[in-house]
Amino acid sequence: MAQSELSQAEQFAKRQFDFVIVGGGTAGLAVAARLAENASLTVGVLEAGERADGNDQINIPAFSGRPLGGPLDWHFKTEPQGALAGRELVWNRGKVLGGSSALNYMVWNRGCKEDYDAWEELGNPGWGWESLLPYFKKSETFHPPPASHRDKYQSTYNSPSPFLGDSGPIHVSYTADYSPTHAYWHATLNSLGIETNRGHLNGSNVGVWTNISALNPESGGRSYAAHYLGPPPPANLHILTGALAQEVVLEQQHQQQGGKSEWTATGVKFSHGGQTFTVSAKREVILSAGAIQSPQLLELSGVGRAEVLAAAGIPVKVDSPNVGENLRDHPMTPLVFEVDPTMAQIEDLLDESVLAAALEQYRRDRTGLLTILPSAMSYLPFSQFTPQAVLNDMQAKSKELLAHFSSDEKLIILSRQFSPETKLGQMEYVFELGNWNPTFQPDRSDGKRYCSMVVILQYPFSKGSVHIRRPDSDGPESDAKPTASLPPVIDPQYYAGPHGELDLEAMVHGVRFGQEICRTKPVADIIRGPAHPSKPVTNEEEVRAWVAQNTITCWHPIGTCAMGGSGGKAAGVVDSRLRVYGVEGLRVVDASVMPLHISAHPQATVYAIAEKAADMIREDMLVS
Ligand SMILES: Cc1cc2nc3c(=O)[nH]c(=O)nc-3n(C[C@H](O)[C@H](O)[C@H](O)COP(=O)(O)OP(=O)(O)OC[C@H]3O[C@@H](n4cnc5c(N)ncnc54)[C@H](O)[C@@H]3O)c2cc1C
Repeated sequence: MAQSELSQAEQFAKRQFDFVIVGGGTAGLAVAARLAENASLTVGVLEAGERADGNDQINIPAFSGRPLGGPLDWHFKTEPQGALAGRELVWNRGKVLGGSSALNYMVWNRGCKEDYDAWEELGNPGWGWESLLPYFKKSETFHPPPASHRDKYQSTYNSPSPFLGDSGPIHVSYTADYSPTHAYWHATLNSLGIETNRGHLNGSNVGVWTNISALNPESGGRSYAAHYLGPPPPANLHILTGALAQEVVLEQQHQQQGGKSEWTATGVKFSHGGQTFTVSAKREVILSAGAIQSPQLLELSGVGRAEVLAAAGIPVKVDSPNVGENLRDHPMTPLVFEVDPTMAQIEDLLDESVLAAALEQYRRDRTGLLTILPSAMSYLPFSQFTPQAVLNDMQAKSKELLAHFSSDEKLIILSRQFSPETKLGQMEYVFELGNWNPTFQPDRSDGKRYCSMVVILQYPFSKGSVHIRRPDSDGPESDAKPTASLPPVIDPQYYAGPHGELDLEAMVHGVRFGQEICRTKPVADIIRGPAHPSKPVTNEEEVRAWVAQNTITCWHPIGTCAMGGSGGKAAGVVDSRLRVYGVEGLRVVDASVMPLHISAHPQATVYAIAEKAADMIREDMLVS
């Protein structure tokens, strides 16, 4: 390692920061930048990945997806999923300054009002829709589209809106161009009785709408968490990249006072260039390592379920039974169809001459193929596509579950979704050109082209876990301890058990409706026929089997350090001010604190969580 890098890590470790934040990702950089607005505070961020400023693979919208599997990706894998025909799924996460906000598909949306109100109902005051709305707005600057765009693409937000922000660090806008298929989307769903929602960010996403992206229309590039850092970068905010946090340093208080916890977080041990350092935090350590690695770091620090820690050989400091539990994700099933091959699509960029022309157009005026992102979206209640008798049956099954788990408050909330009056975005549909299904590997030489109808379940009952594992290469007698470099055991339990059975059933009906959309004009006019599955599957058993073979992740894990609400430590990992139960001076701020899933792609919500967390931390400083 270069001497200058070593001294950079040494210098970082020698500082006494007020706050040390682990993870310079979506939430981590947002909370760091907001805290650093107070010039009298010093903030240090440890990020395992590197800076990626000026990287076209991140910045150019249509290149979204390209960095997956590369050096900017943690590239986790789940355990084999029994109900997914034993498959292990790849779970991509950003390992780069900006975290997963640098690697995602830039969709910018919010859940329904009821999603956030449910968090509050669980006993987390201040987390309902009305309280969060100012924070959604604070994170964003919305750029209205030109009038020509509105007419062409049904981009319905056009002027300053009381629901949208106008001065936040993340720039959001409609993309300059969309896939030609977009022109068919609203009309097709309208003809199925689904209305265009002209305000899908206002607290209900139900209906069909044109997507907004985390995109700066002036630069034409991705807007992501790194843009919280200026310019100019705050002088009191120090970032060390290439630094892997290994554990939070916890000191035992020998004299407990006034109900205070026995343990206090005083710093973070991290590795950088093969050496280990410790950096100290005068006020707080904040874990923002995401839904996989924030619970991993708590467990490595001795905060977690006692059996898990014992099995991994980690001494228990705080027995906190929910660390790493409550893992929830959006299962996603992409149907693939053969499509009119004359339609321009991102796959055309594989041709060198098309790519060169597209790059020239993009650099000239920020338009063309390279601006294309998923845009044709719809969120629907089950009642839109599921027969009432089936819904009644699913409701009865959820009541049986409730009888077994009567004290599970989250289950009570989830079970409400089968009532006939529910108008939530329970199933998401995204229609886009290209093959979005990794299990379908067509021969590319036959000139056929594809489009995908992606079906995504929003309020899963399935829940799994993520936990550290003891390195097993040295055998059971080994005293080797897990480290942050060892990927944790990720077991989302998709469709498993009685909870999962309800998800599978919902997905089966969702997939059938996806097929119906593709049989409906005008979309039907551009579809040549089914590609994957290769023939329409309608019989319930066939659809089930196909869904099990083809469901993948939508990359939306949450919940593994959830807010406990009125249930406290027995129900979660952090309180409603995001303080870790049982430890002073330690918070978690990222997607892992969400107790239940939302019907949205999560990044806008994660920024709102970070904005609110920064306010709460500042408030708590005043009283401490
Ligand atoms: C491929 C993909 C596509 C997606 N598409 C969308 C989309 O279109 N729209 C949307 O809204 N959401 C999307 N998401 C989800 C969204 O990006 C995430 O929910 C959100 O970014 C999570 O934010 P976070 O702060 O919790 O974690 P992250 O942003 O992942 O940040 C965690 C950070 O911590 C760092 N870190 C982890 N462990 C350590 C350690 N031990 N030491 C130091 N640093 C560490 C990581 O490197 C990372 O930078 C997508 C996600 C992926 C992966």
